[in-house]
Amino acid sequence: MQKKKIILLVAILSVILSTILFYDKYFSASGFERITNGDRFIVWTVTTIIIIYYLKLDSDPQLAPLALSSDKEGSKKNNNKTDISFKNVAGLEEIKEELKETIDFINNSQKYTKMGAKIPKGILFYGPPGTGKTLLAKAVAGETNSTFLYASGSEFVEKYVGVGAKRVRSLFEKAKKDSPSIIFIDEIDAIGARRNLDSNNEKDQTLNQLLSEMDGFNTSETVVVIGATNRLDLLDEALLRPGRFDRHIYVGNPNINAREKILEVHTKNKPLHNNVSVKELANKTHGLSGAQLANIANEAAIIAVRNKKNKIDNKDFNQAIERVLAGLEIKNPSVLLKEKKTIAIHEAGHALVSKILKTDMVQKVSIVPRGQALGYVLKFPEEERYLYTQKELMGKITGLLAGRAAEQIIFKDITTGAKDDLTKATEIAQEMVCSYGMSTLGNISIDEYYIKNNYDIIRREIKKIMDKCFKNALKIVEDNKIILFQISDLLMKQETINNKELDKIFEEYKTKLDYAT
Ligand SMILES: Nc1ncnc2c1ncn2[C@@H]1O[C@H](COP(=O)(O)OP(=O)(O)OP(=O)(O)O)[C@@H](O)[C@H]1O
Ligand SMILES: [Zn+2]
Repeated sequence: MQKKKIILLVAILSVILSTILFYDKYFSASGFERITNGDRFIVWTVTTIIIIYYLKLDSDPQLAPLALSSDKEGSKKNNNKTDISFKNVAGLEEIKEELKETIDFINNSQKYTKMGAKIPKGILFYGPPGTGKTLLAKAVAGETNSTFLYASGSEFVEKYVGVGAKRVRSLFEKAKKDSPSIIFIDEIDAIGARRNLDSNNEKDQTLNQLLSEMDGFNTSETVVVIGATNRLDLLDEALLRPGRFDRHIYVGNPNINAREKILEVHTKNKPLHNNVSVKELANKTHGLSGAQLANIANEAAIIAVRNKKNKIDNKDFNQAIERVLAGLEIKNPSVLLKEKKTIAIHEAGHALVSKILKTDMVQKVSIVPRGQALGYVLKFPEEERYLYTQKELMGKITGLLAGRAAEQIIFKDITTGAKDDLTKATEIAQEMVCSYGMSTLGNISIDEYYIKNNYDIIRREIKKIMDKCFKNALKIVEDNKIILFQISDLLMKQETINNKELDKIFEEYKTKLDYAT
């Protein structure tokens, strides 16, 4: 940066100097007789060369200052510092909470190194596009006043063929020099995909360089690498190992409260008509990402300008939402709303039964789409278990079938939403029959060959288990409809429910929770 400024200054001075000389020749009475055409020619030539060099410096990716080229948000101050903080990140409270520790590590690294603790080196954000992964990484840099270095995985392999590894090296050199630093590698799957998937020498070298850099730096330099990907499943195991990207944080689409906050952030500096309700807008934008919400706020402003209004009103927002939804080929919002209700009942069914049977510790229930799933019940990671009782396995299957059971009872119809549940439940039931000797076939283990040739017998056993569990799920849902509705109503309102809120619902309706499986 500094070098560029000096060159620019010299070029400007040269231009001024040659202009003065030009005027002197013609207008000065005494005249600078010694100044000839030759002198002027030299000054002009030098100026031109300097300007060309300066322009080249700016456009040549290898010479351009590292990590500045593709910075999305133009709000860095100087020297790769960013003024984005957690204030700019709306919603995502749990993630911010989780990142506080890392921030403390960076801000008070001595406290940790004194104790012999190593600062975590790598954090991986994964999740759908536009959910604020880049924004979060910048905010971590802003909160710690760290240098923020942006790199994108795809640019290592596309734009810089032959220099990927070299660029990784210089990226880390710069990070160490300007420590504390955050290196943000967007689309890390472009270099970090499993190595046997598609062998590409350039990519492998870049990845190897990244791995050895991450292993290399010691405790005196505070460098944290944050990677982002939409596809965690594609990444090479080596990248995820302890000491590398060992912290994985899911950044999903926002729920209704988060959407409201994001919309607030993006309409803060816009003149809104008083018929605009941000809460209402959040309600209409189920399933959209933060980036799409930001886009809606911007579109609405553009539409208002086009219609020569001096405030953005509700109509402008509705048009903007329609435009963004149409662009995404999402069905119209009223269909979305009907599906939302079905999904809420389905997920409430899972949560209700899992909790009553105490099969899994429910951490969170959500109807915000995640990957292929339209909703999900998140369970606390179980401590490592080697033994399951028959009753527990039956309970797991019952919990899996409870989504469908709830649909059946409330809507008297079933949907395709249970596809994954059925697959998982059937898998467990088959294991019970064939591996664990937990069916009427008795205490035997059945091999693949037998299964293939006698699948009818096996299927009958699987069906017996599934039917028994489904019947039980139906009964539990039927008996506890009030709680089911409590859960689904809260899901419709908040889109996500945590375990505390779930406990509260159960406590209010202290029912006898004793069912035989
Ligand atoms: N939680 C949020 N709060 C405020 N703005 C947000 C939030 N999430 C997304 N945005 C807006 O969306 C834009 C894009 O987000 P960002 O680039 O961080 O997404 P990303 O997850 O990195 O996406 P990608 O996977 O496509 O790189 C941000 O610059 C911001 O304007
Ligand atoms: Zn389900």
